[in-house]
Amino acid sequence: MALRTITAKAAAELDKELMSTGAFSIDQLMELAGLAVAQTVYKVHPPQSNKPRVLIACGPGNNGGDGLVCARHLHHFHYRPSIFYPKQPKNPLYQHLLQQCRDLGIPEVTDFNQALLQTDHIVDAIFGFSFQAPIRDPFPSVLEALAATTVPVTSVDAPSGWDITNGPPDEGPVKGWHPDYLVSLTAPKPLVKFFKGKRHFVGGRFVSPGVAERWGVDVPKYEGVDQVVEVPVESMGGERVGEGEKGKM
Ligand SMILES: NC(=O)C1=CN([C@@H]2O[C@H](COP(=O)(O)OP(=O)(O)OC[C@H]3O[C@@H](n4cnc5c(N)ncnc54)[C@H](O)[C@@H]3O)[C@@H](O)[C@H]2O)[C@H](O)CC1
Ligand SMILES: [K+]
Repeated sequence: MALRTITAKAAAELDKELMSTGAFSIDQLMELAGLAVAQTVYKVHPPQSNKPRVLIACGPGNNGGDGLVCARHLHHFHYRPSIFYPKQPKNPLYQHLLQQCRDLGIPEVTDFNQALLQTDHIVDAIFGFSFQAPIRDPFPSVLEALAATTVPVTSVDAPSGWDITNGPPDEGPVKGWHPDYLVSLTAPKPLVKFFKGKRHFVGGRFVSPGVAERWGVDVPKYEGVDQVVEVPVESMGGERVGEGEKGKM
């Protein structure tokens, strides 16, 4: 299934439309986004008799918020999540999500390098579609460690540190790095045409047919209760397929 991509600017505008005329709240969208990420982890790294440890690296924006929601769901899905959240904004939205995790006893870690040695899977919820290079402190060393680890990584919406349009940078901490798994939210961003990881999923089961048509995005065929649909990594084929007028923004 070839899916059309959406630029960072259009994705932000689409979000605004969902939260205005679409009548969604940010909490709702984030809940569904984070649930989609947790389901992706379940698909690529299912819990067995053990409870896999999952380190969730959260950034200061909504991508990090998706990570906090994901952590809570992973706890309920029989994982052992822990949270690395070095920049915690005072925004009540994130504070509430963090409190919900604390109430479940989900630990917070401060030494990222140490935490990488004690996990079975990593969720990269550091930066999403609003990332703009260059990477500012404290994230250069965090991304460098993330790119160097051999532990499997699932990236939320974008591999953190990648340019949303042009993909992997030619220099810096994430040079040459590809996460193993990627969950694109609402619609894949242009960077997916460079993604050479193992598996790619699309989530964000809140896009109405009208929104999809107006913005030139595809709603994938969700099955049953699934919040994500797997799409072949090669489906992007190195080209953008039929971007709608708004989707090109
Ligand atoms: N409809 C949807 O698809 C939804 C997606 N969601 C998720 O939201 C992010 C986009 O969130 P946003 O808050 O706009 O931005 P980010 O999280 O990507 O990052 C902003 C955050 O990061 C800081 N920052 C940016 N660049 C740098 C840098 N070079 N160095 C350091 N820090 C940087 C910036 O200052 C901000 O604090 C999307 O990708 C999805 O994951 C929503 O959850 C729901 C709907
Ligand atoms: K990310």
